[in-house]
Amino acid sequence: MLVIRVNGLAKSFKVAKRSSGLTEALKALFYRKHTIVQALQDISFSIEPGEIVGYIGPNGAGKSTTIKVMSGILVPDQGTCEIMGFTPWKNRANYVKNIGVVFGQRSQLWWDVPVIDSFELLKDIYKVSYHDYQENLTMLIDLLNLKDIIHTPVRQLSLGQRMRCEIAASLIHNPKILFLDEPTIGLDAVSKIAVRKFIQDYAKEKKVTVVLTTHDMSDIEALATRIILIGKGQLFYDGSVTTLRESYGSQKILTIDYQKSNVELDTSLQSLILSKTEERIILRVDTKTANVSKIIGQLSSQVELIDVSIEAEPIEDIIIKLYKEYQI
Ligand SMILES: Nc1ncnc2c1ncn2[C@@H]1O[C@H](COP(=O)(O)OP(=O)(O)OP(=O)(O)O)[C@@H](O)[C@H]1O
Repeated sequence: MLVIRVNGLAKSFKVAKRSSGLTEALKALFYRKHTIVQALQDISFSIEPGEIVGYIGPNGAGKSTTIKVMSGILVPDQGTCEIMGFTPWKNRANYVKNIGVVFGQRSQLWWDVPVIDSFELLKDIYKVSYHDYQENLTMLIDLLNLKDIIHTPVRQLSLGQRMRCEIAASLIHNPKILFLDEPTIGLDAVSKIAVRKFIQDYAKEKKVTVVLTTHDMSDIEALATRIILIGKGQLFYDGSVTTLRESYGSQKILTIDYQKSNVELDTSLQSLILSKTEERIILRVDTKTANVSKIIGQLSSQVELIDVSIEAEPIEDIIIKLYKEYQI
């Protein structure tokens, strides 16, 4: 069963072209030139219930435009989009009861009123029963640690506090699908981890389907099981994180601690070195061309090993490879 089916989606924007200088500005009063920006061209994918999909791509790739189409805010020029049996931009009032949306760059809360008032308004807008609202609110306050801030006006909150409230607001009506557009943008490390943990636990507990756009690959690493990569409005990669790692992540980061030594490493290892001190060496090893255990053996014959750790290649590096491969 599929909850989201997107097929052949295309969306362009007409943008007024403005040249600099007074004469050009005067001319523009009578004759305005336009250019067409093709934000999406022929995007297709489908998503199963409970999946957490990282929808990624460089700046201007078309991620937010896709989320806006899927939320029913934008109408595409071409293509179809079916989400839980709805076409998002038709019958919007009924459709939005099924989705929660967070735009990290924009607030959906009323700026001058205490957070709890915004929650109550959303409860009325989505026609949530008093009982369901109370139950859900208690859980969200607890999980997102909102107790001390819900009576504060939104404009007085820090970005991290506001983001936790934004996420709670998007879930007041218990939606089955959650669209998160850069939910951790601008947050400090501790807040990012708190937000990620919440999303992970909540999605699992409530079996919510999540589409997440982010430039922070740690978000992807922590949350996504599948990646859809777009660039210049086109889809380039769609697959599980495991498959992506198997296909592109052959490199391992090998960290070796040893008794203080000024040893010169074999020349065969020199090119693998990322950093080296008298007590630690970090190597990047491509498992397609080199053997990790052989390297450890080689080193152990030269120095006295204390500790060895092998880490998978960071997802960020794999994504950079994809960006390069597809030239996006
Ligand atoms: N309302 C709009 N009017 C004109 N052009 C737009 C509009 N919205 C988006 N675009 C253009 O469409 C393209 C895709 O934009 P979009 O915001 O979807 O990208 P994105 O992948 O979310 O980028 P970012 O990572 O920078 O947020 C860009 O070239 C952008 O300038």
